[in-house]
Amino acid sequence: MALFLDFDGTLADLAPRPEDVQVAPIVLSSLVGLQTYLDGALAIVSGRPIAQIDSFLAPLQLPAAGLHGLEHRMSLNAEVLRDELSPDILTLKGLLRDSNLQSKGVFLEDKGPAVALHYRSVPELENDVVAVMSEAVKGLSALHLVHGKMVVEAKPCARDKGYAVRAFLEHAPFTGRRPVFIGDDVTDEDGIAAAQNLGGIGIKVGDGESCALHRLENVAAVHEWLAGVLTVSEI
Ligand SMILES: O=P(O)(O)OC[C@H]1O[C@H](O[C@H]2O[C@H](CO)[C@@H](O)[C@H](O)[C@H]2O)[C@H](O)[C@@H](O)[C@@H]1O
Repeated sequence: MALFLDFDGTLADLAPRPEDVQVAPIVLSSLVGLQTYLDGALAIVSGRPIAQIDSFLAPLQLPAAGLHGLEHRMSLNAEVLRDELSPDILTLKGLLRDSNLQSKGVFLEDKGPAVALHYRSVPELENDVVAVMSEAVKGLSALHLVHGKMVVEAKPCARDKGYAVRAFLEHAPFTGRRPVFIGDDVTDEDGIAAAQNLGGIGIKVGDGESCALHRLENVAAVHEWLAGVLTVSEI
């Protein structure tokens, strides 16, 4: 097995603001155990930058894909590879800063090569956020939108979590292993589909539409599943 784990909503419960997320100690110990059990074939695949994942999991540093596949660290201690910044994303950030959404409580998360507008604290502004983002990306053909949990993100079209999974599987120690992808959000569907199309397993966390053939109820169930893999490996 090669195990690919989403972060927010899968390893850690969602929080009001991106920086408020807490990682339970049991997660860290399971990840350390799984890394050994899987001979290193364990990666985090997140919409966040890899640097943020590292700080949440410190001192553990795992192979990771960040920003929905725009960043990769293919193996332990390898450098983080990043796609070049698209000129379109710089244009978009300018347009979003000129909108009045931030003064109404929408949080603009500048992720470098991607940008997100969070409306978790002002859910009534969802339609406004979607409208502003949709209008702003018109004519910026390098970008597309993904609508996650209380967030609309713009990122280059060429990358997604499916791309990230396929890229890992071309590198040791992932090559030749059966991929398992666990995720909770719309952006995880590409990773789930990639794992299933490659003969592996896709697991959706929580409710909602999904192409996944398997489900786990919530983040606590993910924690139990991870610990269970280790328990079985010890028998
Ligand atoms: O791919 P993921 O690891 O699941 O990351 C997806 C996005 O997660 C973060 O936003 C989400 O989690 C926040 C903290 O719980 C929450 O406040 C927000 O409403 C969620 O959308 C992160 O801020 C984004 O950059 C990630 O793309």
